[in-house]
Amino acid sequence: MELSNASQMALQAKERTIASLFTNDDRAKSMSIKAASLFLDYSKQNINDDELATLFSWAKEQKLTENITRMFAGEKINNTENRAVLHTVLRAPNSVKQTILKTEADEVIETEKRVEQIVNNIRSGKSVSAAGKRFTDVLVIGIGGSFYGVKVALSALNPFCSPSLSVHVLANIDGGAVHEKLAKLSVDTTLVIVISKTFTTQETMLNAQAVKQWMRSNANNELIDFSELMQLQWYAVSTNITKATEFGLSATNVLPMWDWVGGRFSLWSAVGLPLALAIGNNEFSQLKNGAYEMDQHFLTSQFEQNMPVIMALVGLWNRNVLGHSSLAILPYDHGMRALPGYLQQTDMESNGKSVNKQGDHLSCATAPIVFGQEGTNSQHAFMQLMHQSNEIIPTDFIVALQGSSDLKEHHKVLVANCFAQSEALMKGKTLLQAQQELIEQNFDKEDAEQLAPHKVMKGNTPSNMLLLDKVTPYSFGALLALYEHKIAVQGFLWNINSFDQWGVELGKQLGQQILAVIDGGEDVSLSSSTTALISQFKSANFCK
Ligand SMILES: O=P(O)(O)OC[C@H]1O[C@H](O)[C@H](O)[C@@H](O)[C@@H]1O
Repeated sequence: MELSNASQMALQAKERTIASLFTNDDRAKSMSIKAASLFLDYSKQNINDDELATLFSWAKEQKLTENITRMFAGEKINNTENRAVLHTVLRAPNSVKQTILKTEADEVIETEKRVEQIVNNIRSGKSVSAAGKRFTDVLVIGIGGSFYGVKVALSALNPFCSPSLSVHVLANIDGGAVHEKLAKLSVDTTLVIVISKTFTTQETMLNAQAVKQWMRSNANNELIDFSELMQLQWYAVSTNITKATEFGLSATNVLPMWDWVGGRFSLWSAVGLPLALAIGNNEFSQLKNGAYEMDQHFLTSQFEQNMPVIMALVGLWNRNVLGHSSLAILPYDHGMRALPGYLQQTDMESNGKSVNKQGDHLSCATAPIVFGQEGTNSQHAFMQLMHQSNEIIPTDFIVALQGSSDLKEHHKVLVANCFAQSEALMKGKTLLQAQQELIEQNFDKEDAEQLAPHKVMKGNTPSNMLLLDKVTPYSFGALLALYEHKIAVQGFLWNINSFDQWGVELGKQLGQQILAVIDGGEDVSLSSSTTALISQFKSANFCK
């Protein structure tokens, strides 16, 4: 990021307090914005109007509008994989699909209809298992982008999920996870959906094999033909029909994916099938409608009134001008507890890069370290560091005005805590205030002076406050699209490719190499540390 006067602006910003920027009541009003049922207050950021204006004009100079337009139009902006980035088209009306995708639109529309039909058939009991029973459970197998979207939406939209069809997600390659899931399930009432764009991902394939084996061993083999069971009880979402059919899936049960939909942006495709099964077709459409409205807001609004652009620029300001390396995501919402994990992938896998699109080394920092947890749990854990360490950690607070349960008192306390934390992070507590407080609590002057430094809170921590009226499929769809676009804008401005993820490859490759050594091979290229660890593992497992 090359802002000509960045260091001077940083100096100025670091010398002031955020609270001092509130010179009149207008700040909260002018630094807040509504879009697609969401409300963003960014007035507690350490930025003033002039600095924001500088960022807006800088973004214009960097051809941000052109980049956004190119993405929506389907240009191959993922240059290292020569792919378009068109998850937005999946939530657009059919006429837009036809304009952008041309002949491919037919397959996309047809797939949407297939999803709806499967959802209707399963939820109505028209489609039953090989044992003739109604499905009570869906087991989803997938990882990374083929997991986080489904997981976060299932949890956030839990009040909308059918009580008679439970959806479970299996991602990690850990026998413990497999046993934990399968212990709750019965072969006769479980539908399986394997989600894997490539259908080669090691974790997903091994988990799918284990589940298939479990079904084979536990089905009533005298009465049930296993290939019929696969036909009735297994679906997949993948670009790789060949691999899926080799695995044993019927080709008609493999719903397509397209190379122009990145895994971490794929919830809007047939990858959303498990979610649609849980919440129903109408609610799944609402999720897409909310995202579409955010897309339209993003595409058509001036930068000064554009929620994703504002969030992106404020994020760049924090990261590159003020030098803050992290971003805390704090949803004050039990349903949204999976959001920090989801955004870790969306943000860090997209923008965790250090070369630009041309392959030249970048001199500036890119994606922040994203972490978080649901409030108020985070207040009783890492927020101590946010209040009193030397680290300044910009924060996104997310909360719904109306709670999803009937426990109104709980919601009042939850919201009060959320607002209180944003205020406390901004204002902090000075030494003088701490001393004063202690004296008011009847400490004598000397004790008050000794204790006071321990009670100082640095304050000046910038935060966004994102409000949803209520967590609904519509507002949650808008929220996910908001973050998708914020991250894309940051990638455009850093001139990086946010849509590839080569960084995961080396670990996968070495994983295969190490597996070969565990299985008896030799590899002199491994470090002595790793070689010794492998020996330890082998003696614990194979030398008893
Ligand atoms: O959908 P799959 O092909 O199984 O890939 C699953 C995941 O694999 C890797 O971890 C990639 O980094 C992710 O972006 C991808 O979503």
